[in-house]
Amino acid sequence: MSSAFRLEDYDVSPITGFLPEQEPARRLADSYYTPWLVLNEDLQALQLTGTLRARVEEEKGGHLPVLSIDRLIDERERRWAYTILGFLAHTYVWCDRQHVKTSLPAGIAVPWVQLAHALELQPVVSCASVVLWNWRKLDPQGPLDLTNVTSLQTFTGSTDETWFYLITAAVEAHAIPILRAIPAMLTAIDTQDTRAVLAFLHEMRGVLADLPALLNRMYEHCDPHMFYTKIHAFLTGWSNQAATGLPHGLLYKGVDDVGVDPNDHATLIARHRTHAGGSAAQSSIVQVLDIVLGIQHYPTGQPRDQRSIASQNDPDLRRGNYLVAMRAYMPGPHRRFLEDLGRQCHLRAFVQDQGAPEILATLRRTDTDEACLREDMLTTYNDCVGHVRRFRDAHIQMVTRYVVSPARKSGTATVTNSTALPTPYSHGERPRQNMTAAPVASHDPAWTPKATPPVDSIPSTPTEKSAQVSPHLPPTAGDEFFLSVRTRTIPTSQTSIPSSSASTVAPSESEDWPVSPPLDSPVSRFSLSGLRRAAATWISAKASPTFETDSFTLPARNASTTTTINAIAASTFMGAMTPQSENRPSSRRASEGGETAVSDPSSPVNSLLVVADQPQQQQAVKSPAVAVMPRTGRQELLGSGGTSAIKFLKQVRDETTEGLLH
Ligand code: HEM
Repeated sequence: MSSAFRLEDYDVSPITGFLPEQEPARRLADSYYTPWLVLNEDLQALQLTGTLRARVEEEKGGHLPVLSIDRLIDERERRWAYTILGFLAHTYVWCDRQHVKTSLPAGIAVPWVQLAHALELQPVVSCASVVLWNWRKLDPQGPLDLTNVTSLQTFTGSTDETWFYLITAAVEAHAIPILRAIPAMLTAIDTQDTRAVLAFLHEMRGVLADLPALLNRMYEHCDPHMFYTKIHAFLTGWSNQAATGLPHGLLYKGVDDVGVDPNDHATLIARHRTHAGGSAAQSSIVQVLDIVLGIQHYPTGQPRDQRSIASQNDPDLRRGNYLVAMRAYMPGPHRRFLEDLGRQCHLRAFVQDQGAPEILATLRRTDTDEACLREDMLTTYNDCVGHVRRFRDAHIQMVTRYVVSPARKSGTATVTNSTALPTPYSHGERPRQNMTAAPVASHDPAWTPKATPPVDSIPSTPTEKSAQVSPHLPPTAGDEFFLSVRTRTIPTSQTSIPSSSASTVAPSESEDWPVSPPLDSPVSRFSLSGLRRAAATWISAKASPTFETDSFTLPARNASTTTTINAIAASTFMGAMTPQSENRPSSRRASEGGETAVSDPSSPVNSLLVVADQPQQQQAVKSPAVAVMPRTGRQELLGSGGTSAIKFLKQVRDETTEGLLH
């Protein structure tokens, strides 16, 4: 029986849903925590003055002590501490994009990891920290809606960022009547109470009908340019961030380096964490809608037949579901809510059974009222699915406007859907989603959307089509490339050496490219040296690349630059990886700048992924596996100028449409 399903068991309130019933804490009672609060208070000022890092880094004369979390008095305080440490951490890492920090000081890392553990979250900024636990009412006696709330903290201090968080919170809050009605709906299904299920669906339809308009209120106060250039940069996590300077992720000092010899780079690199950053994809409510309606989502980027096979049989094929992966970034109780609801909710099956054509045909002859009721249930169910689809359509348009279009304007859009970059939308396990319905409480007027202009009438919204950029624009002088190298092992049978130095085969999106092995391992050092040496030769004497640990920038010089780089990567790769080839000795020595490295034929690493920043062009090259990729601001969000996000979102939208019952 599902009747035992209780919202309060999952820290879900019938009044405020996934938002806490009590306003989030704004201070921490014990003055012991003053060092955190002071930094939090001055977060934007410290950014502007460029002094934030100096304030927390001992080596720069600052000091942020490692504080114990034991003096936080309750869950509210723990949440607030987690939130402000998140703002502090992401500001610390990203405030200077030219010199991104690759590790977090212990004063931030240690308590943040402990708090994340206690709250069953990841130590990274999440929707919970910036939305659920980051608001206050302006008038304490007033309503909890967009007329009376603001955010407690932002990275930028802008109204745009506040609005971004508040609209996300408003979407959460708007669907509270659905949450409230779920337990009774589950009971109604158990007891085969068709009328109660229908009442639930009517209520749900009423709520969902307003959702796209509410989402579109984003346009009122959140400027796309501001979002693209400033806000998302801080929300970025450390997964898939080779191009932004974190090829291995982030090292949490005082946590992950404890007991490791500081010179043991291999171990230290292996200890780096890779967490996705904050995204409204971590909002639980939209997943609730999918679960309630029984909308199935599949691993991203696989052919349709593969995906449906994946849904039934092979657990390995089920990997790659980004939406499920995002649950790890939701508070533990909310995650469990989704999981348990997925197990207990059979709404779709109920509607389907009750509305089966043969049953309806019989009922139309024997019991017209019952037939009408069931037809109404079927129609209302489909209306609900249709509204979720409309919400996703509006959201895709929004992502086009806030990500794809600014990326294109700023010249960072690179295109083709055949991106070789493994998208972030390919993690985790596919959820088991079934369904269920119920008597419904009256619709909460709080958070109700105001009338907004239709999104089509908003000027300068690009169509998705127009946002596509030609994949073959030549680079121009002054373009910069940023290369980083990742390696992996692929079966020897697939590593045919190309005859030309630059073939163009995109590795499939689902391919997994783990972070590089340590830079001081023979193969990668050889490869990097080879890249450097070859770059100097190939790009000509005028180029003066500046080399960093595992990346370097090259001024683009002519239209063949990308091909040249592919060739460099390919030849270096071949030089390093094919010691048996006819021109090469079995163990090849390369010398550069006094440094000698030896390729290791026994190394399991046999492939390179080269990530390149190049504004207008993306090419993927396998040689056997060398890919030239674009650099973007935020890989999770902006992979290929947002086009991989759009591709993912369209798949999710189309899967929603597949939920319609016929
Ligand atoms: C400026 C506004 C927004 C932008 C640019 C944006 C961007 C994105 C992007 C790029 C993704 C792909 C996944 C990822 O990168 O994490 C995504 C997913 C998602 N976003 Fe947004 N988003 C915006 C507003 C919102 C709002 C207000 C909500 C409301 C809850 C929302 C809910 C979702 C959901 C649920 C997903 C997962 C995909 C799905 O279920 O359809 N987004 N968003």
